[in-house]
Amino acid sequence: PKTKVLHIGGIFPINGTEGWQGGMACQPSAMMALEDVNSRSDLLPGYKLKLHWNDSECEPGLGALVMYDLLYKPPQKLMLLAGCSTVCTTVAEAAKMWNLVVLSYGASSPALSNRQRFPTLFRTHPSATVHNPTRVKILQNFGWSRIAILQQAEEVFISTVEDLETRCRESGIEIVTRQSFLNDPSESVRNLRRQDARIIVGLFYVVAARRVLCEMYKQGLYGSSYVWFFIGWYEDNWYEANLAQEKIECTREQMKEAAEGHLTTEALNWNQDNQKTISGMTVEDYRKRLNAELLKNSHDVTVRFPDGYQEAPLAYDAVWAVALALNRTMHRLAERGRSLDDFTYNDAVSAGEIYSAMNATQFLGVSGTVAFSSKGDRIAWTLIEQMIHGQYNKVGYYDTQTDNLTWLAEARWIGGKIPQDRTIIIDKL
Ligand SMILES: CC1(C)CO[C@@H](CC(=O)O)CN1
Repeated sequence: PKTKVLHIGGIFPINGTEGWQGGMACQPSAMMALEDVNSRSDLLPGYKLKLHWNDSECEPGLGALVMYDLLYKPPQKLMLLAGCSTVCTTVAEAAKMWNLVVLSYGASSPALSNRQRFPTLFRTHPSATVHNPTRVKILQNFGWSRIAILQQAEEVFISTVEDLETRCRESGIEIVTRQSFLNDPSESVRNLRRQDARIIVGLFYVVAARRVLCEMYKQGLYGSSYVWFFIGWYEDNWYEANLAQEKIECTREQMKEAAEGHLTTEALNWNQDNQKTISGMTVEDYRKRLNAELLKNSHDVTVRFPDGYQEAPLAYDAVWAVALALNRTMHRLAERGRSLDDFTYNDAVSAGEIYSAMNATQFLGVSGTVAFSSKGDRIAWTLIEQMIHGQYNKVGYYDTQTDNLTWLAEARWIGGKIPQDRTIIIDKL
């Protein structure tokens, strides 16, 4: 029987107004995983896993307070789960003082891929740079070697663009211009026109994306001669939502026309095939359970998804990663005549065992295969879609590890011709 308890801390963004309040779906998802691992007699024999958590509202200051509260109040915690990038940056930087592994289910910032600053951080949420090898692969596939970049001036996009520039340089792809805007993209879009940009990679949050789309329409930077890459994790009808509230001067039809044919890349957070995962559930079994769970918290997903719905599998799998790592550590420590019961915040030996157990993680979860790079980044597949008549069509999957691009459908181009990456000057014969 599981009479003893292992304690972990959890920080979830739930009731804030700024940023990603993904804890709304991720906290219930994590609790489901806790229930599942605690019902397994082959996992953590003799121990129950208990999660002590609180709300960070995606605010780093509040997140730090929650962390100190979790760490200074007994019982001793063995690990921390964290969400937003801003909170995770604070928590992961401090956690090393307590030899604590931090596992983030919701942080996408490329800046977190840094073992000097965050020596004990692992993420089941992929870094935003996971899109870049996919973008390069698509560019090479269509023979585009001259591109432009349009980005919002936000840290996550700045560091993602730096990674994209490096990969483009390595692949012989010229970046003819890189435009950055804070809120109003009109001047940047004008500069794209001046540089005759045709293949444009866009990096911005969804509200800025609507402003860009309307500006593209107004300045005619769309249609058969242009290809836009947008981020794929906006909600499906993002291009026609909130136009009045956000004072977008284009109609739904104009937005839809400007959006026609654009490509998107996104990390796959939900396992794609219907295999049984480590919990015994298929991803569809998991979706049904999650939806029922959220309904209890008065989130009716048939009306709208709560924040974090897309990332909920990442939180579920994060708890499994913790349980599997602690399970492996228990057996390793027993060989050394030690036990997790003796873990204290200055017990570097056990911390080292927990770290190496987490580093060796590899299992099929509801979010797909869970494994980490040497920097603790989630290794993930990406999905490529194309907007056709206002709907996203799945076009392909890309696996960076094997450099394997699987096409599901042909990309479709207005007029049936693949757009060129530059104006072709036909010399007079
Ligand atoms: C795909 C997205 C929305 C990117 O931001 C993450 C939140 C963060 O990085 O702070 C959550 N998932």
